[in-house]
Amino acid sequence: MSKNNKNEVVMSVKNLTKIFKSGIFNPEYTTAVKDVSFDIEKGKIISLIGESGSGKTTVGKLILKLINPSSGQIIYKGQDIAEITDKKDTQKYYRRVQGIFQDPFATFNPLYRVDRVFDMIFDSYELGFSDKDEAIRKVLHDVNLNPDRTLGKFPHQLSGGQLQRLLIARALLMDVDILIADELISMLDASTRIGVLNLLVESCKKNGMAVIFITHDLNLGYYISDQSLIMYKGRLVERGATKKIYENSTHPYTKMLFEAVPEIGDRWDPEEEFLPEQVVGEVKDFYQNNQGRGFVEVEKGHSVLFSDE
Ligand SMILES: Nc1ncnc2c1ncn2[C@@H]1O[C@H](COP(=O)(O)OP(=O)(O)OP(=O)(O)O)[C@@H](O)[C@H]1O
Repeated sequence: MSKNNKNEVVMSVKNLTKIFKSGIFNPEYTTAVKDVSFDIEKGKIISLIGESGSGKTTVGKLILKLINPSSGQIIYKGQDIAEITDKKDTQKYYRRVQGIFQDPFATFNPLYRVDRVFDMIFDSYELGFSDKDEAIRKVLHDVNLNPDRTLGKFPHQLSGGQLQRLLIARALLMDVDILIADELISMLDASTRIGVLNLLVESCKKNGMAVIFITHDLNLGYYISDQSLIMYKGRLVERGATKKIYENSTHPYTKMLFEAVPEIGDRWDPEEEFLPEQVVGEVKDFYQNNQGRGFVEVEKGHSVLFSDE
């Protein structure tokens, strides 16, 4: 039977806010994420889309418990993950919720061969494979890596894309519930890219893994995801089924994102160059004209932030 039960929520993010404080004597506060809510469903891919600094990575880090929220909750299997504090329970959480970040080199210890990634998970968890080596070789094949040319290598002997695929292999082997993929394929060349994306989609459908795909590339978001979350200045401004958002974008920031995507054959015209200040003004007017409306469902499965008070 397929593990991909329809609309089964595996995690709920509720009113999540993160305010960073930097400096001691003259502290500065940055609201990186403000009042963000969404559900993660089993076997679905959610794209988290927004410009640099909009808060996407911070959401990923909060889900991965790398930082603590200022307020709000992340509910996984009925429990607020803030309550997971002891080492054993934290390890159990990371058995099922994992992240792959933009720079895979940072994840690997340069002094150890990459095999150690697999040794560590087999040492730490009961994965239920009778033949460990066979399981590793199979999963490496699945991510298009030649086991004989990969295992035994040090991280610097592999490319960024190969290391990212190793991390995907690890997630597949562990049968994770949620994978946070932050700018996952930015290090891959065009020909590998599509393969990795397809692999992610397949794994979601086959194994019921949910993926949060963090990107600032609208086209990638459209290609890969079932749901899209559009972030602007720490706020979730549009949320819903990807197709609906793409066909009926409503928030001025989302509309701008679509206009900013160059089409094949377009020539650069400095007169039409996108001015961020213009969007800031448009968003301000939009909120002012819609005061008091807040976050509204405009059609089934598609919601928009009309005012940010
Ligand atoms: N540890 C930190 N201390 C202070 N401010 C931070 C910290 N981490 C992030 N920020 C700030 O929070 C905001 C959101 O950052 P975040 O990294 O989540 O954005 P992003 O959308 O992922 O951007 P990018 O696409 O460039 O990775 C930014 O203004 C950033 O400067």
